[in-house]
Amino acid sequence: MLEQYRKEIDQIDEQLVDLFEKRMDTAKKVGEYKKERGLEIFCPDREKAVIKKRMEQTKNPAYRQYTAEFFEDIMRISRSLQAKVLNGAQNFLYQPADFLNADLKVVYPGVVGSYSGEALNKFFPAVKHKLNVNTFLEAAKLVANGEADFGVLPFENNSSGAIADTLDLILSEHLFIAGETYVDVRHCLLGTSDAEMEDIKEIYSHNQGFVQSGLFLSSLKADIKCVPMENTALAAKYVAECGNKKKAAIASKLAAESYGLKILKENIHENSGNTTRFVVISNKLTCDNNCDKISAAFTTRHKSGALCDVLAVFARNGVNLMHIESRPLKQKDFSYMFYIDFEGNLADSNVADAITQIKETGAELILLGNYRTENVR
Ligand SMILES: O=C(O)C(=O)C[C@]1(C(=O)O)C=C[C@@H](O)C=C1
Repeated sequence: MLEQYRKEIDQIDEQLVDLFEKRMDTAKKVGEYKKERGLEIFCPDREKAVIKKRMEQTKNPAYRQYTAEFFEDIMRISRSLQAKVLNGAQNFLYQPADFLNADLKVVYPGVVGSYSGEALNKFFPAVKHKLNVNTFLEAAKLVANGEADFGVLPFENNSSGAIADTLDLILSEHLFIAGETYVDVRHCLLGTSDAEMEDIKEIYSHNQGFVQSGLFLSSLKADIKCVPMENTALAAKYVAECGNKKKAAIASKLAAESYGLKILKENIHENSGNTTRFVVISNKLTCDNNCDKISAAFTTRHKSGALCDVLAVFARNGVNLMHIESRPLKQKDFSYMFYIDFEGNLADSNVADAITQIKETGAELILLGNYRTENVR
């Protein structure tokens, strides 16, 4: 009996494929027509009308919803073919990033001994012009207005997660990610040369230093005050300048050496492999053949399944999604945008298709960069 049913299904499928091919040929022609006239591929009103008509045609009411799903899928496939037609003419002519030029000006937040400074030295070992500023915002502004060619900012940490300020600045200053590098973050408690652990009443650091050293801090006496500063090395510098043995900083060994501070306790971070990913920011979208990681941000339409539609595009096109993060949209209460990292190069056809198809779902996508992955370890 099963054999018989399968024979029947095979015969129906044979007819379906003939009709499917015919439909695809026509959809391709529509794609060419739209390309010539610069028309949008996605036509939601037409799709709604197609689905409505075909649901009405469906005799068995129990199948109507399936008819709708069937045509949703068919038209998604049809849009994908049309996107290929369009992308054939599209050239991703991004400039390669020039990291080797010794005359580059690169900015980092903090002072000598900051982890951002370490990241800069790792990514740009030969660069002569290093600018340092107090805040992430100042660094981002210098890159945005072209006074610095690149900037180096912390982006995420493997214990405390995303460093939201950097992502928000990349978006608000219309910057791009041109590279990444990872730095081992080994926090120490630093005091003046005459200080002992029991003298400490105030600890200065960047908020990340406190978060990443949470267990150590909770083991200390309750009356110790934690004072956030713009940067860990700035905190070390401040403690050295005050010369007060009651004050300590959470910062690196390099900061201790740079400001003549004593290491009161080494390795106070919770995660023994504490690592921060830094991004190299630029005011241009750059790309070359070696770039294999893409960062982007998107917002979806407010309807059920909208996020799922975007994520399905990655699966359908065989694009590996490596990271997703949501951030509140400042201009709209309790609305979110999603930050993503995925594998690929902007010149890859599956990546180009995925980008087009994401836009077709109604999502707004901003490309934030295509760069070379650095292996963490
Ligand atoms: O009618 C169109 O404009 C088409 O491009 C064809 C088609 C379809 O496959 O039926 C594909 C994409 C559009 O979103 C709507 C319909």
